[in-house]
Amino acid sequence: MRRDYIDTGYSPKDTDFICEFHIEPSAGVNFEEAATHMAGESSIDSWTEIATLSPELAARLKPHVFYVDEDAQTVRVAYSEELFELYSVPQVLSAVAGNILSMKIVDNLRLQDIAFPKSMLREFKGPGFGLPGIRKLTGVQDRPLIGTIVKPKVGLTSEKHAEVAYNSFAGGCDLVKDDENLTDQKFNKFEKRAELTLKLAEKAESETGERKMYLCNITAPTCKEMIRRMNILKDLGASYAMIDIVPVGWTALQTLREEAGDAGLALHAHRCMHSAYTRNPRHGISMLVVAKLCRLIGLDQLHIGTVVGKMHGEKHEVLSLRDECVLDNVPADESQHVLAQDWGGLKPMFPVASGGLAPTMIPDLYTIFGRDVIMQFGGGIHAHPMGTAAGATACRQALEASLEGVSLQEYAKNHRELEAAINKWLKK
Ligand SMILES: O=C(COP(=O)(O)O)[C@H](O)[C@H](O)COP(=O)(O)O
Ligand SMILES: [Mg+2]
Repeated sequence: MRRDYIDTGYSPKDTDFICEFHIEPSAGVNFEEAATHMAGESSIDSWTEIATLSPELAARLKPHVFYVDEDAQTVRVAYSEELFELYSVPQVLSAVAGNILSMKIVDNLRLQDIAFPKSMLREFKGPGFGLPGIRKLTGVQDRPLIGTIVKPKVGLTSEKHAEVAYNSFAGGCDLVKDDENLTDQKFNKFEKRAELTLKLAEKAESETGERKMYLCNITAPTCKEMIRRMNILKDLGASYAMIDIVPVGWTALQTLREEAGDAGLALHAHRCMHSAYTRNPRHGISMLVVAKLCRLIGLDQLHIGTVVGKMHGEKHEVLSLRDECVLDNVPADESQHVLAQDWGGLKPMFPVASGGLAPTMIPDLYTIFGRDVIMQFGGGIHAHPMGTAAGATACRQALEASLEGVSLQEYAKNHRELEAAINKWLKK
């Protein structure tokens, strides 16, 4: 192992990849020693002095640990872009989130953030639609979008599924999506479900005069099969496809983005399984890195958390994710382990707040996220005392109240769906 990776005098070049890591050396190991092994193993080196690594090669490719803060257990490393296959997210992760997470020399190691150089941004298309394109697609320019997840998660027939979706649309939902674990099970086959649900979405469009989007889950065992399902949706006139981004993997995501571009479909990113490596704040990969890779590859909308709902995610973390989705230039924020990122013109993604939400939470959500958010309600719509359509209507009513700055209680005086929601979810 070379001993010259710690280099606090180094100032990163525009072409460098910058990574921030949280490092906890194992017992008896010096902080810089651990950082040195991490730098070497994530780039060119091995555990011992390798004769095959010439000084010239090392000088050209060696990483620079240019920031070391032992108290904060934080280092920043600049990697030469030459180390990477610029259009390959799996290759990049194999280096900066690969073996290093398994080394004995550390008790914990977490990739907190990656700042992509322009050379890498140029390789990627980013979101095809992104936030502005989704607004154009849905015709909704000045308010949050309201969505639902068909519940129960699985088990309905395709006919029943389409009916629940229709009631959601008729009641006021802009988007209806499949749940993450619904794909092509015997009781609800993909193709039949897509056909029936898209037909009823169209019916709801003609009845309401609003655009209605069905987000059908194309997650499948192979890329080939996912592409086949994507093309079925395209042929059926769908505008969206939904993907379980972590279970399918980064190679599949890059493949699907290329295909979606040709198919003209917007891509909804469900992040189930992300907590397997994002939840532990001391070890793994941050959700921020996952979000950035999604924008780079070109997902159009991504679940980021709610702050007020059922899923893990503190306000500061959720807002950092929101900023990474929507800002063109993300400023550095040391307190949140966020590196500065100029997105070089890649479109913003639409952030999705979902998980344990009820219509009565909309004022809080609007305060936290403002207008550029998709608010999704599963139980919050399908558990409404007056049924699914009323649940969706209660969400629209709560949103109208929030946009007009009127309290829910005041607005509910002549909106009975909202009143029923308040009775159920506020008056315990
Ligand atoms: O089905 C739901 C929510 O259903 P419900 O509204 O009934 O809770 C989603 O899978 C979660 O939002 C995922 O979590 P996250 O958005 O944090 O990834
Ligand atoms: Mg779900």
